[in-house]
Amino acid sequence: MRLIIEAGRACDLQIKYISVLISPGAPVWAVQQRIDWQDCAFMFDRDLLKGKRILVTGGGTGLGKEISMGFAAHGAHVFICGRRPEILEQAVGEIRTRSGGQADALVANVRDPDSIEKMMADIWNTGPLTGLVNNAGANFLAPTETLSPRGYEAIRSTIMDGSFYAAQGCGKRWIAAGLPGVIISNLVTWVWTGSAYVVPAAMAKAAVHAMTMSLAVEWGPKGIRVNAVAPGPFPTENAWDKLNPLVETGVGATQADEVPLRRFGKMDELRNLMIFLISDGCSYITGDTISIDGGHHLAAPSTFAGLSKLSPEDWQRAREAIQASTRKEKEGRSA
Ligand SMILES: CCCCCCCCCCC/C=C/C(=O)SCCNC(=O)CCNC(=O)[C@H](O)C(C)(C)COP(=O)(O)OP(=O)(O)OC[C@H]1O[C@@H](n2cnc3c(N)ncnc32)[C@H](O)[C@@H]1OP(=O)(O)O
Ligand SMILES: NC(=O)C1=CN([C@@H]2O[C@H](COP(=O)(O)OP(=O)(O)OC[C@H]3O[C@@H](n4cnc5c(N)ncnc54)[C@H](OP(=O)(O)O)[C@@H]3O)[C@@H](O)[C@H]2O)C=CC1
Repeated sequence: MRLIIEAGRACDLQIKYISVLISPGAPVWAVQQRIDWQDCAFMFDRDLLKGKRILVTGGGTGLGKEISMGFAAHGAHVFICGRRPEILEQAVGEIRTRSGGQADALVANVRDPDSIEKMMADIWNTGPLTGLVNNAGANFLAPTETLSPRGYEAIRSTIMDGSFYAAQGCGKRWIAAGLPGVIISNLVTWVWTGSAYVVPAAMAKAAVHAMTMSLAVEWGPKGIRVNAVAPGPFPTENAWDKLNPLVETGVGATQADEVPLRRFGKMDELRNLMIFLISDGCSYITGDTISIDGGHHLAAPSTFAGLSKLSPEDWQRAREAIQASTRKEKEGRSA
């Protein structure tokens, strides 16, 4: 099957069409990925993050890799971590080549506080970080009543414990040295809506949302800003494998037509928000969680959001039906 997809250039609105040859049933994430980095629109000064040293947990794949790419392309030295050395090395090579910037990888398991502490010590041996992105995540669809304690623990510890220990590892070093710092956590809009069938992830992300507000206040006087982003659907291989494994699971959260802007998010759009939040120009924003979801979480099932699919003819029929009801109701009036 030959599928034509559209890749927008944010700055000059030039639209380019890219043909992608895929086999029937090819995953959506595969055709949604940015294909040509050289085409990327830069809305910030290319030196905006010069001198910054930023750790992106889970930066070897998916959104973490794309965010790291954006930081490196704007002058930052990025550090990425994960549990798979080969994946990390490949990612570092790709980031260096595509962005022309600096990148290094460290193997670390964010579920393990000792592993995080060792990673922080190794990085600080070469100089302090200026920023941290808590991006590492774990998730899978499952009815809550079927989850084992180990299944729950795998998700909770990656998201909640990992974000806490990484934030604490940076924060204590910045405070001891009297240095400023920036922390951004990559959450999800479920921090406001919750979500069925991914309860441990929704709970853990909500906990990091609480950490964001709490630490912003506690560490604000020390010059440390703490914010978060809450993306809607940005197709990645892992997220779609875990959250849309079957044709039958292709509902709601992973469907572009459920998004008011009628499409998934683009990596450039997430990168631009992250670059802004981590930059010095964003110095008065702290404690906030900013959604980047095309309005998705506002189109909740408890609203009439689904009606946006009605045609003008449907609306006309609806109007006639409502007016017929009103006429009937009026017949019984005596005043
Ligand atoms: C409606 C609102 C709209 C919102 C719109 C947003 C739409 C998109 C939102 C996306 C949000 C976030 C997405 C993500 O985070 S995607 C990230 C996906 N990536 C990953 O998960 C990477 C890391 N993954 C892992 O490490 C593993 O996948 C895992 C999480 C499973 C943990 O790995 P571990 O090595 O510890 O795993 P084990 O295999 O030993 O399993 C541990 C226990 O978990 C149980 N398990 C595993 N899979 C399942 C399953 N599918 N169902 C039930 N239980 C499962 C496994 O059996 C182990 O338990 P037991 O030993 O007791 O059997
Ligand atoms: N894709 C989407 O639509 C959305 C994603 N998000 C969030 O964005 C983040 C990235 O998701 P996405 O890119 O889609 O998925 P990925 O699975 O590609 O990214 C998860 C990354 O986290 C790393 N990771 C997982 N567990 C650990 C661990 N114990 N220690 C260190 N690193 C770990 C993984 O590497 P490894 O397994 O090698 O350790 C992987 O690189 C997640 O936090 C997710 O919740 C939020 C909203 C929407």
